[in-house]
Amino acid sequence: MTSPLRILTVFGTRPEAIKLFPLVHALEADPRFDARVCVSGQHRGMLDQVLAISGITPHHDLAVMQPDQTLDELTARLVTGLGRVMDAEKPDWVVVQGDTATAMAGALAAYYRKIRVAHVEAGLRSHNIYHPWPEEVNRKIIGAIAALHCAPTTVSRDALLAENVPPETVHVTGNTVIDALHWITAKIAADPSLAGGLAELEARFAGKRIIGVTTHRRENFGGGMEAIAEAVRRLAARDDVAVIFPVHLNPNVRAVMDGALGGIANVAMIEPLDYPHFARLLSLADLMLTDSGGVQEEAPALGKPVLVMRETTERPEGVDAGTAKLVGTDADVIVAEAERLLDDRAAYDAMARAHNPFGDGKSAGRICDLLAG
Ligand SMILES: CC(=O)N[C@@H]1[C@@H](OP(=O)(O)OP(=O)(O)OC[C@H]2O[C@@H](n3ccc(=O)[nH]c3=O)[C@H](O)[C@@H]2O)O[C@H](CO)[C@@H](O)[C@@H]1O
Repeated sequence: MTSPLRILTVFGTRPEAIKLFPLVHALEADPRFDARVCVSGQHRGMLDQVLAISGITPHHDLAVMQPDQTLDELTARLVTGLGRVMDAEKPDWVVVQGDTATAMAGALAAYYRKIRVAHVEAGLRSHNIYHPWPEEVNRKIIGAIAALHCAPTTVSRDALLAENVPPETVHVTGNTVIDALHWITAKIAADPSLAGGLAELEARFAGKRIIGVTTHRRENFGGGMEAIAEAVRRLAARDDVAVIFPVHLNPNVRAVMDGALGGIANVAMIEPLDYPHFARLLSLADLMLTDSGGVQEEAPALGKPVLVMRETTERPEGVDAGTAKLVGTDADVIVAEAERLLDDRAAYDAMARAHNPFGDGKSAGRICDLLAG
């Protein structure tokens, strides 16, 4: 028997951890592989929560974050740290996800050692290198290096083919975020206490239409955040509406929201939720207002309309399928679009019923087969 392929999965932030734990589970369960995991610790607390719930104990933890470190320092620390891990592990493949500094540095360190790179969630493009910055260039660098591109949809596959990526290396696998959502939903069904922390809010807001809000994107800092706060304040003035808003830890988000929304009875500003509680919020919400990438993919899988508070999205599939709508960061537009969904049943049903283009929950298995060749 040939020895199992050694796969080193590298990640460092909450979104990467959510989107990679289903693949790590699948690799661990598959005798074709020897699954190894390295985390960079780019998002410390939020990363560790996902590791705990998904039962993953990394073999390596670089703890790269330092106070006030520049992007240069972070990148240098990541490339050297991840390179050292690769020298020790000697993997057959390095797996990275998405577009973070960790993913880009992991791909680069692997390339320097001529180790094959598999890119999960490949081919997302906004076609603007400063929106989102620096993620758009991170993904392009990874795209130039990877030997296997796992594109979530045909749109992302086509973006890679348009960049002359060799077609035989590009495969449509679906997005592993749907695998993750199915897994956590089943886990909560087996043990509801995992997501029991919202019970008090559920009771307080019984009978109201719940709007879930998240916002954290850098390009919305400043005026965008103020407009989002204003829109939430106006929507919450309705008697039939309650807002549940896990507020990102970034002070650019927190200071604005505390000032504008503090003390409003039907706005619950709460701490960031762990993943089971966030899945619970998605299932409670009538609609989501967000600038998050992952939420644009998850909410449609549960039939929840999403209003995307950004000017552009690298996930046009949801907009094309009718499950998401780009509303930008103009308070009048956000309020008008949210009220249309609240007041026009047909408009709501059209978005809530739309088909979810991001996957069927079986992406991790497909990626394992591709890695095994
Ligand atoms: C440009 C762009 O689109 N970049 C994306 C962005 O990722 P994102 O926008 O998806 O990140 P978040 O909004 O943090 O959501 C992540 C998941 O976290 C869960 N969640 C959320 C709130 C909460 O209170 N508790 C939770 O558990 C929820 O399931 C959600 O899907 O940045 C990443 C690099 O940081 C990129 O790699 C990624 O491409």
